[in-house]
Amino acid sequence: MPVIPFADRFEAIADRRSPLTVGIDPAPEVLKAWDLPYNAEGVRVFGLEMVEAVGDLVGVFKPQIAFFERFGWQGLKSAAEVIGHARSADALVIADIKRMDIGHTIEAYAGAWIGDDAGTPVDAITLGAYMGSGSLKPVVKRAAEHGAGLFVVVRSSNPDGILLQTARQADERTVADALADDLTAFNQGALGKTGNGPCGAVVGATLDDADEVLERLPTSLILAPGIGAQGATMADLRSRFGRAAAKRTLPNVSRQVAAAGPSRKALRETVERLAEDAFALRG
Ligand SMILES: O=C(O)c1cc(=O)[nH]c(=O)n1[C@@H]1O[C@H](COP(=O)(O)O)[C@@H](O)[C@H]1O
Repeated sequence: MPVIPFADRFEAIADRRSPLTVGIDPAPEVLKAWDLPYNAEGVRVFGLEMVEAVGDLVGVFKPQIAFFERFGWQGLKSAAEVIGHARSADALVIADIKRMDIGHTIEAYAGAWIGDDAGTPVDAITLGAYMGSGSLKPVVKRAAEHGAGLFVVVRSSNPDGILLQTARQADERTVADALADDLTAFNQGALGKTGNGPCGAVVGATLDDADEVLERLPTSLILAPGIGAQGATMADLRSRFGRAAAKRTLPNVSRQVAAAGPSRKALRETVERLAEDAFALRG
């Protein structure tokens, strides 16, 4: 079977459904509100219910693996089941793992999630770059070979990230700008039909100075968390990111969606509304 790059698969599902990325974040307070136990079974039921309720409306799910890993191997087994269920609903899955490390170690992380022989195959993963963008090369290679997507944190949605990410290097570029340039260079050899490559970036929807870094990411999909619980709105994305970047953006909403549950009807209404707003970003 030919490998279809993540960016092309995203384009197709975003057109058919919406670019909205629904986070599956079974945090303790969320499970409590859903009257579910805070254990591996609770996170399993929460994830499966989310997919059952809105799986046909959503183009992308982003399970936050931390909330599953919290319960050891049983939690990870639950994550694998939820991921399988989401993929069988024809949605793409981004495993939010935010890993980073050197050569053969990051290669093992990549092997855990990317490719048909992966421990838990998904469509994309999130990464950190504090060990240098060069340390990500083995994952970039594996992602390109298997048509997977990568979302590297470039400008995070939390205020704590600003000092580090906007620090200036000796060449006057900010750390975030330099990382963005590297991701664009990594994408060069592997652009899909859409013109986008495997290296996407995380840029928070909460930022009002994101435009400069986005200009340096012309071939990247942008994962934008921060909508809802962190204060940003879908409309902010259009004004803050600009038209060109907004078209390539996956707006992520986690707690705001979960807060509508466990009623399937309320979940669907919330997701339908958000999906419509997210779809408008493509216009
Ligand atoms: O990589 C991420 O998804 C991420 C990056 C970032 O800068 N900020 C951020 O909030 N996230 C994740 O996005 C989700 C946001 O959740 P809500 O604030 O509930 O919508 C969580 O799973 C976070 O871990």
